[in-house]
Amino acid sequence: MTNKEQNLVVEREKVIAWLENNVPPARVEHILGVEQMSKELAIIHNADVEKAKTAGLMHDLAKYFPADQLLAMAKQKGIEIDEICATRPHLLHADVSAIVAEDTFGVKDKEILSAIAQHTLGNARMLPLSSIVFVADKLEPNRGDTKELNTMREIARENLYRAVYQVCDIAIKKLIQKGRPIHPRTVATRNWAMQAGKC
Ligand SMILES: Nc1ncnc2c1ncn2[C@@H]1O[C@H](COP(=O)(O)OP(=O)(O)O)[C@@H](O)[C@H]1O
Repeated sequence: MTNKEQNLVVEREKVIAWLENNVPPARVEHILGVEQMSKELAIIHNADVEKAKTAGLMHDLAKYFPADQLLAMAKQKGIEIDEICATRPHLLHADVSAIVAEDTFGVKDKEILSAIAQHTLGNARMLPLSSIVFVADKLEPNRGDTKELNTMREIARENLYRAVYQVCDIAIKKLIQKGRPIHPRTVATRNWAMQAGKC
Protein backbone atom coordinates (compact mmCIF):
# COMPACT_ATOMS: atom_id res chain seq x y z
CA MET A 1 0.00 0.00 0.00
CA THR A 2 1.35 3.45 -0.90
CA ASN A 3 1.62 6.21 1.73
CA LYS A 4 -1.28 8.04 0.08
CA GLU A 5 -3.51 4.94 0.24
CA GLN A 6 -2.48 4.35 3.87
CA ASN A 7 -3.39 7.96 4.75
CA LEU A 8 -6.80 7.57 3.10
CA VAL A 9 -7.50 4.42 5.10
CA VAL A 10 -6.60 6.17 8.35
CA GLU A 11 -8.71 9.17 7.36
CA ARG A 12 -11.69 6.94 6.45
CA GLU A 13 -11.51 5.27 9.87
CA LYS A 14 -11.41 8.70 11.52
CA VAL A 15 -14.48 9.84 9.57
CA ILE A 16 -16.42 6.67 10.40
CA ALA A 17 -15.57 7.04 14.10
CA TRP A 18 -16.77 10.68 13.95
CA LEU A 19 -19.98 9.62 12.16
CA GLU A 20 -20.68 6.95 14.79
CA ASN A 21 -20.70 9.71 17.41
CA ASN A 22 -22.73 12.20 15.39
CA VAL A 23 -25.34 10.32 13.34
CA PRO A 24 -27.62 7.33 14.13
CA PRO A 25 -26.58 3.81 12.98
CA ALA A 26 -29.15 3.69 10.12
CA ARG A 27 -27.72 6.92 8.68
CA VAL A 28 -24.17 5.51 8.93
CA GLU A 29 -25.41 2.55 6.84
CA HIS A 30 -26.91 4.97 4.29
CA ILE A 31 -23.63 6.93 4.16
CA LEU A 32 -21.60 3.76 3.57
CA GLY A 33 -24.09 2.85 0.82
CA VAL A 34 -23.54 6.24 -0.82
CA GLU A 35 -19.76 5.77 -0.55
CA GLN A 36 -20.04 2.35 -2.24
CA MET A 37 -22.41 3.47 -4.99
CA SER A 38 -20.33 6.61 -5.65
CA LYS A 39 -17.31 4.34 -6.11
CA GLU A 40 -19.20 2.08 -8.55
CA LEU A 41 -20.51 5.00 -10.61
CA ALA A 42 -17.07 6.65 -10.65
CA ILE A 43 -15.56 3.47 -12.12
CA ILE A 44 -18.30 3.25 -14.79
CA HIS A 45 -18.21 6.94 -15.70
CA ASN A 46 -14.42 7.42 -15.51
CA ALA A 47 -14.42 9.80 -12.56
CA ASP A 48 -11.83 9.84 -9.76
CA VAL A 49 -12.74 6.86 -7.57
CA GLU A 50 -11.02 8.07 -4.39
CA LYS A 51 -12.65 11.51 -4.66
CA ALA A 52 -16.07 9.91 -5.24
CA LYS A 53 -15.65 7.66 -2.19
CA THR A 54 -14.50 10.56 -0.01
CA ALA A 55 -17.40 12.79 -1.08
CA GLY A 56 -19.87 9.92 -0.55
CA LEU A 57 -18.46 9.21 2.92
CA MET A 58 -18.63 12.86 3.97
CA HIS A 59 -21.85 14.02 2.28
CA ASP A 60 -24.05 13.87 5.41
CA LEU A 61 -21.60 14.95 8.14
CA ALA A 62 -23.95 17.77 9.26
CA LYS A 63 -27.22 15.88 8.71
CA TYR A 64 -28.13 16.02 12.42
CA PHE A 65 -26.82 19.46 13.27
CA PRO A 66 -29.59 21.61 14.79
CA ALA A 67 -31.14 24.37 12.65
CA ASP A 68 -29.48 27.22 14.59
CA GLN A 69 -26.03 25.64 14.16
CA LEU A 70 -26.61 25.10 10.41
CA LEU A 71 -27.68 28.72 9.99
CA ALA A 72 -24.80 30.08 12.09
CA MET A 73 -22.13 28.02 10.29
CA ALA A 74 -23.51 28.84 6.82
CA LYS A 75 -23.68 32.53 7.69
CA GLN A 76 -20.17 32.56 9.09
CA LYS A 77 -18.80 31.09 5.84
CA GLY A 78 -20.74 33.55 3.68
CA ILE A 79 -23.00 30.90 2.13
CA GLU A 80 -26.08 32.43 0.54
CA ILE A 81 -29.14 31.69 2.67
CA ASP A 82 -32.15 32.15 0.39
CA GLU A 83 -35.76 32.31 1.52
CA ILE A 84 -36.40 28.55 1.27
CA CYS A 85 -33.23 27.67 3.18
CA ALA A 86 -33.96 30.34 5.79
CA THR A 87 -37.34 28.73 6.54
CA ARG A 88 -35.99 25.16 6.12
CA PRO A 89 -32.42 25.30 7.48
CA HIS A 90 -32.13 21.53 7.19
CA LEU A 91 -31.48 22.12 3.48
CA LEU A 92 -28.18 23.74 4.53
CA HIS A 93 -26.83 20.44 5.88
CA ALA A 94 -25.19 19.78 2.49
CA ASP A 95 -23.26 23.08 2.47
CA VAL A 96 -22.41 22.69 6.15
CA SER A 97 -21.20 19.10 5.62
CA ALA A 98 -18.68 20.53 3.14
CA ILE A 99 -17.57 23.03 5.80
CA VAL A 100 -17.04 20.20 8.31
CA ALA A 101 -15.17 18.15 5.69
CA GLU A 102 -12.78 21.05 5.19
CA ASP A 103 -12.45 22.32 8.75
CA THR A 104 -12.48 19.03 10.68
CA PHE A 105 -11.00 16.60 8.16
CA GLY A 106 -8.78 18.93 6.14
CA VAL A 107 -10.41 18.25 2.77
CA LYS A 108 -9.16 20.90 0.35
CA ASP A 109 -10.22 19.44 -3.00
CA LYS A 110 -12.84 21.71 -4.59
CA GLU A 111 -14.47 18.88 -6.56
CA ILE A 112 -15.03 16.86 -3.40
CA LEU A 113 -16.29 19.88 -1.46
CA SER A 114 -18.71 20.83 -4.28
CA ALA A 115 -20.03 17.27 -4.54
CA ILE A 116 -20.78 17.30 -0.81
CA ALA A 117 -22.36 20.78 -0.94
CA GLN A 118 -24.57 19.93 -3.94
CA HIS A 119 -25.81 16.50 -2.89
CA THR A 120 -29.30 17.58 -1.78
CA LEU A 121 -30.37 20.28 -4.24
CA GLY A 122 -28.01 19.60 -7.14
CA ASN A 123 -26.87 22.42 -9.40
CA ALA A 124 -27.11 23.24 -13.09
CA ARG A 125 -23.85 22.32 -14.89
CA MET A 126 -22.53 20.43 -11.87
CA LEU A 127 -19.40 18.34 -12.45
CA PRO A 128 -19.59 14.57 -13.02
CA LEU A 129 -18.33 13.93 -9.46
CA SER A 130 -21.21 16.01 -8.05
CA SER A 131 -23.72 14.25 -10.31
CA ILE A 132 -22.41 10.88 -9.11
CA VAL A 133 -22.84 11.70 -5.42
CA PHE A 134 -26.23 13.40 -6.05
CA VAL A 135 -27.55 10.25 -7.73
CA ALA A 136 -25.87 7.81 -5.32
CA ASP A 137 -27.50 9.60 -2.36
CA LYS A 138 -30.95 8.86 -3.78
CA LEU A 139 -30.28 5.37 -5.19
CA GLU A 140 -27.86 3.60 -2.84
CA PRO A 141 -28.99 0.05 -1.90
CA ASN A 142 -30.39 0.98 1.55
CA ARG A 143 -32.98 3.24 -0.15
CA GLY A 144 -34.91 0.08 -1.02
CA ASP A 145 -35.46 -2.59 -3.60
CA THR A 146 -38.45 -1.31 -5.57
CA LYS A 147 -38.83 -1.71 -9.33
CA GLU A 148 -38.60 2.07 -9.76
CA LEU A 149 -35.32 2.31 -7.79
CA ASN A 150 -33.81 -0.66 -9.63
CA THR A 151 -34.71 0.88 -13.00
CA MET A 152 -33.16 4.17 -11.87
CA ARG A 153 -29.98 2.33 -10.83
CA GLU A 154 -29.72 0.85 -14.33
CA ILE A 155 -30.20 4.30 -15.85
CA ALA A 156 -27.47 5.71 -13.56
CA ARG A 157 -25.04 3.16 -14.97
CA GLU A 158 -26.01 3.94 -18.58
CA ASN A 159 -26.55 7.70 -18.59
CA LEU A 160 -25.56 9.70 -15.51
CA TYR A 161 -27.37 12.87 -16.59
CA ARG A 162 -30.61 11.05 -17.37
CA ALA A 163 -30.42 9.65 -13.82
CA VAL A 164 -29.89 13.18 -12.41
CA TYR A 165 -32.96 14.41 -14.30
CA GLN A 166 -35.14 11.51 -13.19
CA VAL A 167 -33.94 11.73 -9.58
CA CYS A 168 -34.96 15.41 -9.63
CA ASP A 169 -38.39 14.42 -10.99
CA ILE A 170 -38.93 11.95 -8.16
CA ALA A 171 -37.81 14.49 -5.54
CA ILE A 172 -40.07 17.17 -7.03
CA LYS A 173 -43.07 14.79 -7.14
CA LYS A 174 -42.50 13.84 -3.48
CA LEU A 175 -42.29 17.49 -2.43
CA ILE A 176 -45.54 18.27 -4.30
CA GLN A 177 -47.27 15.29 -2.64
CA LYS A 178 -46.14 16.54 0.78
CA GLY A 179 -47.15 20.13 -0.02
CA ARG A 180 -43.60 21.43 0.47
CA PRO A 181 -41.78 24.18 -1.40
CA ILE A 182 -39.46 23.10 -4.23
CA HIS A 183 -36.07 24.72 -4.18
CA PRO A 184 -35.44 26.38 -7.59
CA ARG A 185 -31.96 24.85 -7.76
CA THR A 186 -33.50 21.40 -8.15
CA VAL A 187 -35.67 22.66 -11.03
CA ALA A 188 -32.59 24.22 -12.66
CA THR A 189 -30.68 20.95 -12.13
CA ARG A 190 -33.50 18.99 -13.77
CA ASN A 191 -33.67 21.25 -16.81
CA TRP A 192 -29.89 21.23 -17.25
CA ALA A 193 -29.62 17.43 -16.85
CA MET A 194 -32.40 16.87 -19.42
CA GLN A 195 -30.26 18.73 -21.98
CA ALA A 196 -26.97 17.20 -20.86
CA GLY A 197 -28.37 13.65 -21.02
CA LYS A 198 -30.21 14.33 -24.31
CA CYS A 199 -33.36 13.09 -22.56
N1 LIG B 1 -35.30 20.39 -3.91
C1 LIG B 1 -35.79 20.48 -2.68
N2 LIG B 1 -36.56 21.53 -2.36
C2 LIG B 1 -37.05 21.62 -1.14
N3 LIG B 1 -36.87 20.70 -0.16
C3 LIG B 1 -36.11 19.64 -0.44
C4 LIG B 1 -35.53 19.47 -1.70
N4 LIG B 1 -34.82 18.32 -1.70
C5 LIG B 1 -34.97 17.78 -0.46
N5 LIG B 1 -35.75 18.58 0.29
C6 LIG B 1 -36.14 18.32 1.67
O1 LIG B 1 -34.96 18.32 2.45
C7 LIG B 1 -34.96 17.23 3.38
C8 LIG B 1 -33.67 16.45 3.27
O2 LIG B 1 -33.50 16.00 1.96
P1 LIG B 1 -32.46 14.87 1.69
O3 LIG B 1 -31.19 15.22 2.39
O4 LIG B 1 -32.40 14.58 0.23
O5 LIG B 1 -33.19 13.68 2.42
P2 LIG B 1 -32.73 12.29 3.00
O6 LIG B 1 -32.94 12.39 4.48
O7 LIG B 1 -33.67 11.31 2.36
O8 LIG B 1 -31.28 12.03 2.63
C9 LIG B 1 -36.22 16.44 3.11
O9 LIG B 1 -37.11 16.79 4.15
C10 LIG B 1 -36.74 16.92 1.79
O10 LIG B 1 -38.14 17.01 1.78
